[in-house]
Amino acid sequence: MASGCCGAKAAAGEGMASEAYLAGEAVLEARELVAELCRHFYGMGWVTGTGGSITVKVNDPAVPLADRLIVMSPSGVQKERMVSEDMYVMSADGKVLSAPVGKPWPNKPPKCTDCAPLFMKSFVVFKAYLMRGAGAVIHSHGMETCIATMLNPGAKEFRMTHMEMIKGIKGHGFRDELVIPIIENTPYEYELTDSLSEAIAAYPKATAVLVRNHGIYVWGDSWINAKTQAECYHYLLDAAIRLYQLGIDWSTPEHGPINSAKRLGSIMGPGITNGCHAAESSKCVVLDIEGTTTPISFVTDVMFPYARDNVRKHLTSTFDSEETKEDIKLLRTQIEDDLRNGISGAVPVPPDDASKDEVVNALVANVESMIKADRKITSLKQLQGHIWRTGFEKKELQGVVFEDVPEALKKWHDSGIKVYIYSSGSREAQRLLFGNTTYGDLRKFLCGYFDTTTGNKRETRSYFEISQSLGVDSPSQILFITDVFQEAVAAKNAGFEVIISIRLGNAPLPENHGFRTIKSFSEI
Ligand SMILES: CSCCC(=O)C(=O)COP(=O)(O)O
Ligand SMILES: [Mg+2]
Ligand SMILES: [Zn+2]
Repeated sequence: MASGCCGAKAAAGEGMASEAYLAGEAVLEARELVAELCRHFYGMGWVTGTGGSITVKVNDPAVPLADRLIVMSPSGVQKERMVSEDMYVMSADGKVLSAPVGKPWPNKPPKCTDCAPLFMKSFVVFKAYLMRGAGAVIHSHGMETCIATMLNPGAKEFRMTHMEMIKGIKGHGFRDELVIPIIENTPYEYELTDSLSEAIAAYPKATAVLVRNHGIYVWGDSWINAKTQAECYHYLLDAAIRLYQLGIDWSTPEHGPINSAKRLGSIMGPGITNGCHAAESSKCVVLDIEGTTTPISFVTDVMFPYARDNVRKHLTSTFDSEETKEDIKLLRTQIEDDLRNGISGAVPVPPDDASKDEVVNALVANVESMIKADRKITSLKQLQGHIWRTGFEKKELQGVVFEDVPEALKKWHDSGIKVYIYSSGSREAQRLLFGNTTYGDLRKFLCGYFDTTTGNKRETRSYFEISQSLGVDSPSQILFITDVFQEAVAAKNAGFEVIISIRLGNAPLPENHGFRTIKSFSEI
């Protein structure tokens, strides 16, 4: 074995390792080992098409692991033809100490990574060396490591339990749950560095990170541990793909059948290991706003007064616009209906040829009484939305949501559960509210919006309409959350899963209403 003094020096960043050390037995052994592993892993399908990489620390017991040199396979070359001279040798902090000599055309010039030398220090595998004290890192493009990340495109984790091969993963027994973080792919490998570091930090038990549509990084304290674990990971990911095809759930101890609702939501994803959480067994979540995502007081004490106080100004200043003409037409029809039905507060609106002031006066009187009565009618909601638009644009309004809402929206979104809004507020108003909250723009977590143009929220057929639009196999795959008992009943009668939201300021519920209740989305 070569002496460690020069290796230690080089690794400590004091300068280049001596020629003698670089040409010594320890480095040569590591070079030969990486070349052999390249050829072997090529046969396994892990590094075909020049993809993947293998790095190991030089085995020199005289040098502390953290200071040892690293031997790295070149990037973008045929791994099955690797020989020891093809390897890079690097210091522990990522300086290239020895590079392979290029081969004649048509060979491509060797590359250390797909990143510029400037970035070498932050090259993705160094994170495992620096953060986990690894002795070797294997980066595989094995097909199973790629496809397993595609079973649920929204999942941030792969989870599995009760498989013998889990025992091959450091710190895991047969009954333990294996959790592999999944990060999103990037055009260049060095761009993975930050998300890989975050995943390594967030999952202290992990010895691997999956990269979606790409592959896996596996590390161990020695090349043997890294290789053994890589074999187990490939086996387990392959098993998951086959179990998926067979409809068998690998994420639960009993490995029962995957039910179709669970396929997307539960098999993979953050914290998703069983069906006890309603949102996780649902494909879609539909949320009411007032009393559910947002305090009733914000709607009644801020938004409604804003609309009431600005209705005259809005109608007067936009009277001749197409949008307002449409709003007035809708209001006229509603008011005529209200007058026929003897609705209190309804007053006749003079015909179109009356003066603008007369028409506006009558409309304002009707709108004020509609707002006072909290009518959930399209004509009012449409107009309110247009008035609020000005308020949001002028920053006189800012959307308010309960503090647990942004986190839950993100969690559902990230785990592939689609989230929609169904509110009496117009779709435009919904988008304004969620686009301008005190937590920023939350629309990125939302897949769509439904309002009273789909139907009244207390009518079952509105929920049938929504389930048709969402394209689910069954309405039971939709979880609806609302504060209003009648809405809960209507959704339940359409076959939805329903939870009632209890927030400060909400109206009391009937006794023995029979619905599950929550005080925060964090309970879901
Ligand atoms: C889009 S914010 C305004 C909310 C609103 O106008 C309203 O009537 C709230 O009704 P919800 O169905 O969300 O309870
Ligand atoms: Mg509500
Ligand atoms: Zn790769």
